[in-house]
Amino acid sequence: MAIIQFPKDFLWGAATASYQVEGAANEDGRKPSIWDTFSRTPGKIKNGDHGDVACDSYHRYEEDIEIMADLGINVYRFSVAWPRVIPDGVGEVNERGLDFYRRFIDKLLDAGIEPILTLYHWDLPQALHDQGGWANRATVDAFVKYAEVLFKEFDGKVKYWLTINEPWCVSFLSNFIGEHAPGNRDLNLALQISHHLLLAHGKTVQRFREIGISGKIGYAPNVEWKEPFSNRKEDIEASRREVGFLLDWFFDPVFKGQYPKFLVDWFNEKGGTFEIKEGDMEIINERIDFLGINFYTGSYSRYKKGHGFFDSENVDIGFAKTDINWNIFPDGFYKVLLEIKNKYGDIPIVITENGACYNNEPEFGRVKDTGRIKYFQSHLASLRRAMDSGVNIKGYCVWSLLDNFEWAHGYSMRFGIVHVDFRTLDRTKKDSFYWYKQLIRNGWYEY
Ligand SMILES: N=NNCCOCCOc1ccc(-c2cn(C[C@@H]3NC[C@@H](O)[C@H]3O)nn2)cc1
Repeated sequence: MAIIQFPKDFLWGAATASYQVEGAANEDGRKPSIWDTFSRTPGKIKNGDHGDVACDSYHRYEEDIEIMADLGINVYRFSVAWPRVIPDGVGEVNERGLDFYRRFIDKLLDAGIEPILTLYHWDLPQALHDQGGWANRATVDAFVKYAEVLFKEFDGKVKYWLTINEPWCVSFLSNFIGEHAPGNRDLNLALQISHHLLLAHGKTVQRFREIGISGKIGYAPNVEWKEPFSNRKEDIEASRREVGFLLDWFFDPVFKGQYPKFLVDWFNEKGGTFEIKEGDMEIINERIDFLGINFYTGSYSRYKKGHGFFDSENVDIGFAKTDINWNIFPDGFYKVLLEIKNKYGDIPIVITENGACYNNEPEFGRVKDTGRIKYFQSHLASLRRAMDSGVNIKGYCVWSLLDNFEWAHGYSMRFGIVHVDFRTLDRTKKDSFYWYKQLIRNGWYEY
């Protein structure tokens, strides 16, 4: 057994997102988002689930913050619902919506917990989508104006800001693969949206600096690791394309001011094009203060001509899997973090999401989610290994504090360290909650 130890000033947190936990979908002036619409589209969400009630965190936030205080976290990552603050996407601010976040943030600070505020975690106001959504370049400026409302409201209270959560999911998963809202399957649309998201990110960071907001700002891309199945050139290149789809495409513009040529060429060969206006790349290349990283899984990958979008296929070498059927690949966590350091330098990193789906139910008031504890043990050991290899990791947020609405899976897939009974909304701290609480208190664990 080894002792895995973390620095005394390490940021220990948990994460959620507005549409996944808040509920109160039609209360206090909130208007529909694209996820309200998508959830109501037959066949899109498991069991026809939706976020009308979710975990009811809109009303139960004080109880949730008590749970956080008991856990002992020093940061809490959440997102603000744009359709609660500016219900039409542009124009009038909804004071009742803003007031919820005032109360919420003050309660967090009273509990000694620093907010990590995500400006966009997928709940685009439907009214903006009706005008073209992220495919419409005007949405970029609408986002900057929305962000400015929150910057000015919470300057001095919020120290950590994230612009866009998982731009790959917002662009390609939602508009090319089609699994998430709004469910399009159009390569050119997805490419243009990926560019507008990055532009919105860059413009928002510039505005943050122009108006002199205190604190630090970044974004939170999701990454996966794809290990080449062999050292054949074609397998290495196929794996690189798969990794680059999530990594290089969303990191090169921010850190290098250009899109990765090998992927631009690949998209072009498939007929994929999008418009970049003069000055866009300089805006996107605006320096960020820290980088959020969301990691869950990966696989081995090899070349297979004509297969999939990248002439590649995943090879199942027998990984253990979580209940959502994702590979458990802690070495992949280490490898992708080293790749980020080697390609993009010494940017301070906060793991803004890492966790596992296990659907254990309470038995006599206890949830024995041993699989989730093992997942945390293996992935935090990889994180420590990456830190020992020079990766500048400043903190870690588990996904998620609560079981919640897991998008296309609805409530059928549970990622929380706290169980939620979605009939009664009762919360039950799982064994993994107590394991994490002990880790935070000690700063180390045995593995
Ligand atoms: N990679 N290529 N895939 C090609 C085939 O795609 C099929 C489906 O793909 C994906 C990829 C990634 C995800 C995903 C989900 N979460 C969990 C949420 N993160 C933000 C927070 O809200 C959590 O709920 N993170 N990532 C889902 C589906």
